[in-house]
Amino acid sequence: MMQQYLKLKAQASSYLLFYRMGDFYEMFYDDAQRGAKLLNLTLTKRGSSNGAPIPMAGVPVHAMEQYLARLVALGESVAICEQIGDPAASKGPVERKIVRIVTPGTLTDEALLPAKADRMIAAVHVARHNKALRAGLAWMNLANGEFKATECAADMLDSELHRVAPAELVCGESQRTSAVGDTDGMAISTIPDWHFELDGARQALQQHFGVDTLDGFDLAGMPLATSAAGALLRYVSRTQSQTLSHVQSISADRAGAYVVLDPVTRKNLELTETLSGEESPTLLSTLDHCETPMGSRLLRRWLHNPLRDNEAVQQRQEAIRALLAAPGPDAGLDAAPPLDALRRQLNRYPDIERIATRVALRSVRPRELASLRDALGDLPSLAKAVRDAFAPVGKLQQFSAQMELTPALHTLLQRAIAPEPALLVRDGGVLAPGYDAELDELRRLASDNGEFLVELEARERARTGIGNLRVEFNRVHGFYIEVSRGQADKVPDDYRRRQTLKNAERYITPELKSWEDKVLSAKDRSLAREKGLFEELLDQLAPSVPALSQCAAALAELDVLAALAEHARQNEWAAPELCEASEIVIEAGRHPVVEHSIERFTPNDCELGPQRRMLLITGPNMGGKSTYMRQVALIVLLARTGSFVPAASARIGQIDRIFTRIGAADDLAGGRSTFMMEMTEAAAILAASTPQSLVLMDEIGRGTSTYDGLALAWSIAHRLLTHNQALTLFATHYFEITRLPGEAQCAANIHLAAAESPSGIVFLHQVQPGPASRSYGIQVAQRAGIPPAVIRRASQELSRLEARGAPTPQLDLFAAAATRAQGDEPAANDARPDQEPEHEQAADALRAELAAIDPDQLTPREALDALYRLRNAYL
Ligand SMILES: Nc1ncnc2c1ncn2[C@@H]1O[C@H](COP(=O)(O)OP(=O)(O)OP(=O)(O)O)[C@@H](O)[C@H]1O
Repeated sequence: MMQQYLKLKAQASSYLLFYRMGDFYEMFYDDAQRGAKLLNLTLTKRGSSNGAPIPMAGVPVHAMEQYLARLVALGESVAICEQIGDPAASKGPVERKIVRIVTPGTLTDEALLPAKADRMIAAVHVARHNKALRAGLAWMNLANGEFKATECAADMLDSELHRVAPAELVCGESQRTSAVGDTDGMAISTIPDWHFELDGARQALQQHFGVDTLDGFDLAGMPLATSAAGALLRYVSRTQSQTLSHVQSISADRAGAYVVLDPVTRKNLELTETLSGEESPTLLSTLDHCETPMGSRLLRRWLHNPLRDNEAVQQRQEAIRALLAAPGPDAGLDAAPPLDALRRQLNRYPDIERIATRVALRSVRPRELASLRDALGDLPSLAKAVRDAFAPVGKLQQFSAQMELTPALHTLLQRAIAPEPALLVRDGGVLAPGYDAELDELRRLASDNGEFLVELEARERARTGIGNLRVEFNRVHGFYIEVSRGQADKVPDDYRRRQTLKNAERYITPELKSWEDKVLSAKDRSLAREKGLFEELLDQLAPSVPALSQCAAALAELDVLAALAEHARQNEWAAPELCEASEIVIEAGRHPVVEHSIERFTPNDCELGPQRRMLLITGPNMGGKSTYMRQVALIVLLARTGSFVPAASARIGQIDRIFTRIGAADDLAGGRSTFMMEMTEAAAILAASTPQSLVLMDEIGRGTSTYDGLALAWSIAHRLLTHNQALTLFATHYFEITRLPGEAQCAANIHLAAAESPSGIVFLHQVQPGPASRSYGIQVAQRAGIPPAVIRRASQELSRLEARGAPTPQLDLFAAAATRAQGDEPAANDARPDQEPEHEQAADALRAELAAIDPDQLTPREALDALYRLRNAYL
């Protein structure tokens, strides 16, 4: 047996091998030690090898799923080896085979998958292409058959990986550490590098899709994505015992289709996870009024993939608008709004997306088919309701078409599946009576014992004259006739003793024995027949998988749109106007999540555009700066998702990326301090933001000394304004930076208002024009519970500093910078506002000044003056 084990273990390589032995899956050697530790199992021994005992640990077969779930959550992969031979017929160990490999990214079992989140598997391949370092990324959602690929510059890989957020990432052995960046939260699997070789990858894809060329899949010009897709397909195919017939196509995700969100931004905006890693309250948890798990999963995908194309977004918006429309004139007075009726109907649908996949993988459970049968019965009325209620809206019409499945499918399931089938096929009772005559007959034979036994008992009592004779059954001895010991001498000759008890004897007769054989074999045969018929049913269902997947996609999208409509209705959200210019105009905007957690949320406006690119936000701590910045970003993101937004009105233009530099968290594991993290993120923003990007910068520079921090903050703001020209919200406590709008036209100051009252500071949370007049740090500290003695001392210290002269050291610094910009020689000991060489700094200032001049608006005299001024200042 151990030889067989070792052979299979060699096939399983580094995966834990679950080796089936009767009612247990056993692990041996190192696997046993690792498994016992991870699962908290008792480590035992079995036999010995080279004189040393062989460690063994096992899990019971019936509890296997829960152990698998724990292992997969720990990032482990497991090869499952089953007995496939007949134990009675085999001489040596029963024949065994690895039937399935469970890895974190290739789960399809209902018990192992989270209902409301996808589990993707991705493969990545980084290489030089046309002299540039590029990355090919392919990903698959095995639970619904979605298969996609994309290609991007290597430095965009991080963003792309976090957009897809795979549970498992497959890469070539040589790329494990070098090419692939931040893989936080993803299990990494390596495969030989040659699996990514282009010709082989292409061949694997062509073979799977049964085509001679991949031209139809839009992968042209994406060799690295093709390599990754081929390697991924081979990897996933190996883990399943079935062909992946539900993976029917691959599509290219072209860069530029989505608003790019880097990993930090996804985290900071708390789209689907709070900063502390909780599932709620997040944007998703707030919006998720979906009635089906398919809808919840799609909504999550939408929030992580905001669209750039206005038309696609408008189609979603149009559908939401239609769902929100009042009932039609002929609906009657007490008719429920169509949206309510629709959501009530959707609530009845099971997870058809995953059921369809499990039909394809032949792992579907009988009860899933029963729920599919019931859903298919309801579908025509849902399709009709959608068609009738929302007739003119293209998208909704398309859904109703996708929901129209052939009635034959429903009829088949109705005929085949019992009204309330058993959990497992092996228990029987899954197929409906009347589906198969032979099965009905075997079932009748197997269960029709009551009458015969009563009749036999009466007959034998009469024949023997034993009044308390009984005919009974138990699992060990089968059927028997029981007679009390005192009456045993009355039994006839054809009684054969089966068992002797203390007070009774048990017998069998030839008649009872032959009847028993018939019944028991009928039971076995009926179970075998049922299993065969179930397999045949799966064959018949297989061709319907694509139609079922399409129908599931329509239901999921309808569900998401209905959930977004419901949220918009409950919270008075408005449809944003979408435009091509890169601008953001929000009137009375709210934070979609925070508005639910406090009693009275103060709405605020925001205006950013080509003429107003940067808002410098000041105000006291706790004044609402971060909330305001995040709400602007979330409104933009929601608008680009197709949702309505929490505002009285909004106009949202083209945005290519959203960047955030918010909050400070040490990346101790990554060996980066708070300040280092802050600067790394700022560097990325300076390197990549464009005039179409939205940038949120919260208190940049606070992680170092005041001089350095202020100098950096100033310089970064300046650069963003004059060079990147991104739409920027820049919150700061450095008042000196509020002078920036005086120097550059496209910046403006706003502040969050606060007032002092006798009982302390009052936060108004209202955005007002201009810079804040003071910071109220001491008052906020007082509210936070700093001891009065400390507060008194701080107030004295503040008065002393203020009495020493109004300008703070930082103001001196910028006074110097400003003077120098006007042509004075800098004093030898002047601190410099940033680290750039002086000529670059002057060039930046010149650029800013030039940008502020609109030649079309100048008179000849003003133009001449401007020229003299610039000449004096910069020569
Ligand atoms: N518009 C608003 N209306 C009502 N309450 C608000 C509003 N904005 C923020 N708040 C409340 O004020 C609290 C503080 O907000 P926020 O964290 O945005 O302040 P902040 O100015 O960024 O503070 P700090 O500078 O200390 O980071 C929030 O937790 C929220 O409860």
